[in-house]
Amino acid sequence: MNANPHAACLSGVHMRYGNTVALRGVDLTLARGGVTALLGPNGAGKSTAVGLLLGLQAADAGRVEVLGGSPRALAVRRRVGVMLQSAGVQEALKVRELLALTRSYYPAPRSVADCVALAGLDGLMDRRYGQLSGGQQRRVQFALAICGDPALLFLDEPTTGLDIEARQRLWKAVRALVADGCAVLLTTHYLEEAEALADRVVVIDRGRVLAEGSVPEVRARIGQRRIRCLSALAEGAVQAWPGVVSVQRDGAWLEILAEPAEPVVQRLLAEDAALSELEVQRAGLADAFLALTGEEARDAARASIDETDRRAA
Ligand SMILES: Nc1ncnc2c1ncn2[C@@H]1O[C@H](COP(=O)(O)OP(=O)(O)OP(=O)(O)O)[C@@H](O)[C@H]1O
Repeated sequence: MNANPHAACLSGVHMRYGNTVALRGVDLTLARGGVTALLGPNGAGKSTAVGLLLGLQAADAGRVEVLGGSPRALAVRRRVGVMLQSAGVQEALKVRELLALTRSYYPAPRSVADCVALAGLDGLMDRRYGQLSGGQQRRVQFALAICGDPALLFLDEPTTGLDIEARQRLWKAVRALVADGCAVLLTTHYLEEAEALADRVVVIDRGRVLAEGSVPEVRARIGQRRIRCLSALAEGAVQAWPGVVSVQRDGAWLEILAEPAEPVVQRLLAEDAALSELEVQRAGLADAFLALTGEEARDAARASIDETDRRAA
């Protein structure tokens, strides 16, 4: 067992494609036995960061270390599992054959029975991959990613196309792997998935880390609260109140995002005597993500990036 507490890290990594700067001094650490969710809008640099950790490309500057070595070393690659969006699986092969083939690449693969149980492949082993549904193919891809018993697992949007039961099952399997010491890097646009699985969340945008910490820590980065109540007040009127970030009507329900929440709650109660079922919650990870990567954060980041670029020129 490697004494290094980290499964992988990027330190001060810069990466550009021609004139496009994809990463601007990114630090990212993946802990053993933990799930790190890498979140960011389109073009933020997530795939680039994953590509560097997989050794698919080399950084222009900075350090990339995976399982104590280079991501390109064979001994390291044999301990890494990957489930990407574009799977490139041979469609004509049966699931049983795909699993046998992929297991053969690894020195100490997980047992077939464990792979079947963790990925939920019961009844699929003798089917050809190309004839499976999208959700079934996703489960096979998960099995292929974990069959080498990886110490580090990359999951890119793992539950896209899965029904609720299959999604819960995959989450349970990921938790079991993590409890066993596996490190997981999850990239997802489902904030609910990051909330359910991740110990740590790293939000990147325009090649920079904007926020990182546990899910509660990242949520706490914004003071917004979600207010929900049964009220007939007009959304347009509420939208104009100080502190109101957004208002949505869902039938008889009014849903308000506010910061600070207290004056908005007082005004709601003052203006609608019939108001009922009032709930106030801390904003979710999705709200925090939108606030962090929203226009204001974007403008601030852009200004600081322009300044850095000016100094570098
Ligand atoms: N091969 C490439 N050639 C040129 N530019 C690239 C290349 N790959 C990525 N980029 C650019 O680098 C930046 C970061 O892209 P990246 O694919 O890492 O983002 P991402 O966060 O994974 O986005 P998405 O959520 O859309 O997949 C973007 O501006 C993108 O256009």
